[in-house]
Amino acid sequence: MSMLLGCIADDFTGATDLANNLARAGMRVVQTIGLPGQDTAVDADAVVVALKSRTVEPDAAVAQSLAALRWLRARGAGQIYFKVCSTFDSTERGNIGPVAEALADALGADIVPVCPAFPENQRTVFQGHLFVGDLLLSDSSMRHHPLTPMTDASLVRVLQRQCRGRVGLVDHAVVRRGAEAVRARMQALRDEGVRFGVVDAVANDDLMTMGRAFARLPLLVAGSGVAIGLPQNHGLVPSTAATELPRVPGARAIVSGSCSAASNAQVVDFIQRGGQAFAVDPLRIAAGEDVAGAVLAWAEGRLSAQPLLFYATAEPEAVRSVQARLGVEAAGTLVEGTLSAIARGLVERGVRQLVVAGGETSGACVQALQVARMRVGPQIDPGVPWCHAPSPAAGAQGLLLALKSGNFGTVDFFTKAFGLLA
Ligand SMILES: Nc1ncnc2c1ncn2[C@@H]1O[C@H](COP(=O)(O)OP(=O)(O)OP(=O)(O)O)[C@@H](O)[C@H]1O
Ligand SMILES: O=C(O)[C@@H](O)C(=O)CO
Repeated sequence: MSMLLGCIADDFTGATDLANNLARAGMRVVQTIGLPGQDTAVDADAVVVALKSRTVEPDAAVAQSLAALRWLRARGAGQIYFKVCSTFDSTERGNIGPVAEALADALGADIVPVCPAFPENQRTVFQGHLFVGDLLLSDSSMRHHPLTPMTDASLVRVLQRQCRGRVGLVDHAVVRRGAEAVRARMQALRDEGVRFGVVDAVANDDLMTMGRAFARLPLLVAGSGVAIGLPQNHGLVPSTAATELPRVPGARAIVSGSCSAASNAQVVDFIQRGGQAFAVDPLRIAAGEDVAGAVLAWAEGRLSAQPLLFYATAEPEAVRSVQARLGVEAAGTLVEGTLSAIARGLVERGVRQLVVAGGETSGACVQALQVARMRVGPQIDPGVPWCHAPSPAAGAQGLLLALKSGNFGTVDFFTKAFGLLA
């Protein structure tokens, strides 16, 4: 059977978020970490290729995404889904616009819907403006993001700054009238010479409408929300069949490099509940200290079923001060390098159930663990499932991994996640 949907995700937590929504809506999903080898065969309704392209140079993001597109099309992918962040994380230069435009060119797509809405996680789009809960994106904690601060809530404006093609709007009044009205509006935009249509969505019903409306379009640019409306086009229905994972006994740990508001609160909650934690200081890494070595020495003898937390997570002011001293990119790279060395060292010392918080951080950790593919299991919170992954560091049984997007999860996430495996 050929692949119904080929997905390209711009970060690793985003990829598991999408795989989770597709699996729950009834698709058999495989998630690959990076581009799989040319001879890799897959038997799935959807394949999600997880890239780490959100914050690299636009040219590199385009090249990686086009390579993923070629791989997916060579395996018969009927429709392409470019998964972006539900908070539209990007800079003035991209990478959402340049990648979307390159994919549209390659696919000959003349009108492309764009919708990051994920109402289950309080991300909604109205009149083309993105809301996080009851706040405009630009008033939310996303304005302080260390790598992609989001200071404009108008997605039409944000995307237009990143694209050559014109960007228009399919507003909620149209979406409410149903799939036929959405199709007609997209057609009208196309006739006006618009290439990208930002589509409003405030509830799951709107996403189901979009799913029907976009059944025949070659390319969608979306958060994970739109995915819930696509399996219905193939006669698939919601299912929990895909969520059984093998039991993998072993020690437990959490590695958090996310500085998002939710992760900050989750770190505080974990420590307040009496969890043991080690704070990683970026300035000590920059001074050349072997911070990963010190952390792993501390962990030795403490690893058990009681999870240990290792975090660089810090409040916006502390992050800004580190970035002012080290530079934004250098700070990110240093911290990611150390946290990923810690993750690998932990697994080599017996950790088999690992939560990683933060998209970039997850990308770095999963690469250090040489994970090539993951199987999606039960959902912990919307957008965050447990997954099973083979890794040379983990031996024959592999390990259980939960990759948490920065702002996802309830405040007790780090405790709750392991409760689900008990
Ligand atoms: N204390 C710190 N000071 C400066 N930079 C930090 C600090 N802690 C973490 N970082 C860096 O901040 C970035 C956080 O990005 P990451 O994608 O991991 O989290 P996030 O943005 O909250 O998650 P998501 O992308 O899933 O929303 C990483 O590059 C990380 O290395
Ligand atoms: O869409 C989201 O918010 C997440 O899947 C994500 O991409 C965060 O990095």
